[in-house]
Amino acid sequence: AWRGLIEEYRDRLPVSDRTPVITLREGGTPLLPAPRISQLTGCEVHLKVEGANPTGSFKDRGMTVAISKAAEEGAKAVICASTGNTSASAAAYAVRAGMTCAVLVPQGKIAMGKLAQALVHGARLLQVDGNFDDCLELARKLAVDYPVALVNSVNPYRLQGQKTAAFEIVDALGDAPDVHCLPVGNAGNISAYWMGYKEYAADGVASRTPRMLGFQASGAAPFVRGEPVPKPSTIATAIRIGNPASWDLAIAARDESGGAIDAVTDRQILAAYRLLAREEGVFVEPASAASVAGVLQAAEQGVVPRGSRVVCTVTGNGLKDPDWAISGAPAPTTVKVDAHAAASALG
Ligand SMILES: Cc1ncc(COP(=O)(O)O)c(/C=C/C(=O)C(=O)O)c1O
Repeated sequence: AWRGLIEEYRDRLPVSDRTPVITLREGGTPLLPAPRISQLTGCEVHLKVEGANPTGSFKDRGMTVAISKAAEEGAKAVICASTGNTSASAAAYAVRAGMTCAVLVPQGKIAMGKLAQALVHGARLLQVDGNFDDCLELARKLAVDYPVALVNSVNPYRLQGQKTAAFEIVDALGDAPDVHCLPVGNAGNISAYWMGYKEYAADGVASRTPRMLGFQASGAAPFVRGEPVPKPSTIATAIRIGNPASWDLAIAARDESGGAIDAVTDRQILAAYRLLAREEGVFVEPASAASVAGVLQAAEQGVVPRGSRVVCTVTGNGLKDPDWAISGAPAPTTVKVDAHAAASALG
């Protein structure tokens, strides 16, 4: 049975037998063929479905390592800034470790499902009157002045955990894909995937590394602009980030891999969001759909040649932010408890 990432990839993680293993059996997520997106792009597309992780996003990969290492170092409390998924994950793993957890989230810009998770796990929640970048600045200051471990992706243990997704993909496909597409916000994930693909190629487990194609929301695209965006804006609140913490690592991943970081509009994101749900049966949160909006755009532009092997990471579960599914859906039909009426209403 799947034992969680620290046990599954122990010899590739910065842990020893002195490291307590704080796990919710994260990882081992589906690598799902995407026949409809393959048809639309003329490529062989798989989805890495990270919404299947215990708290519903890829953040659990980094959190199992960061919280286990914090426990090893005797931390009694952890802190993080978050657009929602990092705080949801930190709150759950802190419970497993018997630690208190403080989270800083941008007031009014966090999806309800994520807020619910932080609250239900008993995290101390501070809604900051500012955006994510303000939250991260505050979290970094508090971690200096107080005895709390900072578990944002500036914490290298987070990226170490997140690189395991690349291992799982190579282990499942038998080699690295030609292209890997994923959403980019704080840019920890693109940096972590590149680390993992490079490590497997260096050890000869993979014969190649993929081109990394990151996608930002056009209203929150500092890498596309080439500078921080002071007022990021997008409906994809998870990637509503203007000053990415992993700037240099993400630029290295982009350039070393021969990839790119490009923008997709909110309209493209919502179209990909609906396509995933209506044609692939996969419910993701809006930010996650940026990777599929991106591959559709890149195939259209010829950036991804026909016949390429492509993996798109869809980073978070759609249940985190259900409003977008409801707003566009037809109104439900109310029927009496009458099979004939119900059948005719379905007709
Ligand atoms: C669903 C989802 N998709 C993509 C991203 C972008 O990953 P990074 O480029 O590594 O930041 C996030 C990031 C969320 C946070 O940064 C946070 O939770 O504070 C996310 O939740």
